[in-house]
Amino acid sequence: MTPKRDDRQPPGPGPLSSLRYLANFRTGNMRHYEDLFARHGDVVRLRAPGAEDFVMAFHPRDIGHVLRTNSRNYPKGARYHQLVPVLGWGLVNSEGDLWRRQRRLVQPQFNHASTLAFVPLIVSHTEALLQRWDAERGEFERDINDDMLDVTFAIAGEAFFGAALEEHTDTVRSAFKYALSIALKRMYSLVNPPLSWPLPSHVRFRDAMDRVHAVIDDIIDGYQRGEGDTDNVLARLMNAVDPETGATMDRTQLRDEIKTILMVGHETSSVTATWALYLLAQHHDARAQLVEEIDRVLGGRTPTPGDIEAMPYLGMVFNECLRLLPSVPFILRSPLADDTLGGYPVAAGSTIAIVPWVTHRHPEFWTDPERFMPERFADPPPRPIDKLAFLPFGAGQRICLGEFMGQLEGKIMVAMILQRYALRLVPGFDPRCRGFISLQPLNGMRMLCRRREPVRRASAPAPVESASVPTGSASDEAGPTGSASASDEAGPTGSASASDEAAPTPPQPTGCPYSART
Ligand code: HEM
Repeated sequence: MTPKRDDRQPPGPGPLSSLRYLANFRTGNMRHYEDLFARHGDVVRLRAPGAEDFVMAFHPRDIGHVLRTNSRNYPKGARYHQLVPVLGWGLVNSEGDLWRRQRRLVQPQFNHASTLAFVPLIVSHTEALLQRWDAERGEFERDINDDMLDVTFAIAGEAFFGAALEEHTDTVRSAFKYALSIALKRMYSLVNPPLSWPLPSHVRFRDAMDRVHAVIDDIIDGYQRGEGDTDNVLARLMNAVDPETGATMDRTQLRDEIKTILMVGHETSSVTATWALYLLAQHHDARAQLVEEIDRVLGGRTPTPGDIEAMPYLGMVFNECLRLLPSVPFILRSPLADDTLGGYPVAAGSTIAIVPWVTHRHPEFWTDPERFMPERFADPPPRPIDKLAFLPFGAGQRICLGEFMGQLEGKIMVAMILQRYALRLVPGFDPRCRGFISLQPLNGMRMLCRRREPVRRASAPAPVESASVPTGSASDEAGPTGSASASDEAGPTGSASASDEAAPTPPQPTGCPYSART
């Protein structure tokens, strides 16, 4: 007798092959996930002896079940808990009542109005980078990934701590980098020795976190003594009162939240801008169209909040970059109780992996999915976009808190860079795109930069009142306050054909070079 579908386990490779896949995941090569989808379909199970089931859900229907309709059954689970020794029980790791209370307290700092107040900061730190570039001569090489990380860390540092973090930037960045590298290894390992064991790497890990905590505690102590400029997120969080309970945050919680937003906030925005510049360096028509829009809207001046909405093609390009190279390539959950996904049983305690990289290429939802085609996100789109087929910021209650900030930062950085510079990849350079917590260019992003002719035409800033940066992603909901960000990208692509390209133009690739190469 043919078994009913829900009597069967989800399809997937046998135990030995599963082990091989699980081991390969540690390399971050996204090709393995594409391969599993191609071989086994929308729900795939890896079962390795001694490990919990690892089930991948690629179809928007099942993603909606996990992140929205049955989200109470799907907390983040043990793999994310490897991040707790670094980030503590901040928003990324907390669950239940603690998460709800914290989201209520932190979310107002990142609503549209609060985020728009960061625009001058974003502009001034990007300008500082460009002035460093301006000191170079002719065409010069940069690691754009390093540059973007510098800028987004400086923005986050100043937005969240005011001037207080500046002198500790190197200490905090290097300590965080080391601690996260250890947490990441543990996240992908099948067996982990307790961090309390005195292994050399564990001792270094604890030293690193002690250094981060000492800096944050010092800054908080200073604020409590009434010292320093308090027009920043940390100072506001110190005084934030939960409207439902009247509670404020204790020191540990405050430290955990600020570590969390500092860490996730700067890294994701930075890789988003890096990959956008990478894709634009290879898709010359799109870049020319974007440069034309930037020159037309900004002329030679720096962007204001209203300008971002006045550049619809920039929004479309960003969405297409996030579709092909999603900065957060995985979303993990773990069911509390047995459930079914796509008609197959999934066991309590398994790991469920949502993989935007694969869903963003699902042929049922995307035409010619490997092609870089910003026009997919035109308004109206040539083909309706299923909200959960595009989820660079997640979906459901745990949707990204900083979606608007990440978009705004990335768009302003990219617009200011392209306004002044033409970029191309160092010939033959392969950044090695790898997916861990974020999508990393493992070799950095070596690019050649050349100053463009300045655009002299002045243009009036677009009105601030109209500013919003809708994304067109699954972001039609947010946290417990219900203050969701907006939904759809706007505007026609405009007719454009800009001129001023750098260096000789190689033929335009027809698709994302990544799935072919990883
Ligand atoms: C383009 C940049 C960004 C991308 C692509 C991105 C992506 C994401 C994704 C996919 C999630 C959901 C993870 C999950 O459900 O497990 C998330 C959560 C989160 N993001 Fe972002 N993010 C970006 C920028 C930012 C920024 C700038 C901040 C902070 C200012 C931020 C703070 C957070 C926080 C706190 C969470 C956890 C929310 C919760 O669980 O309540 N993100 N982000």
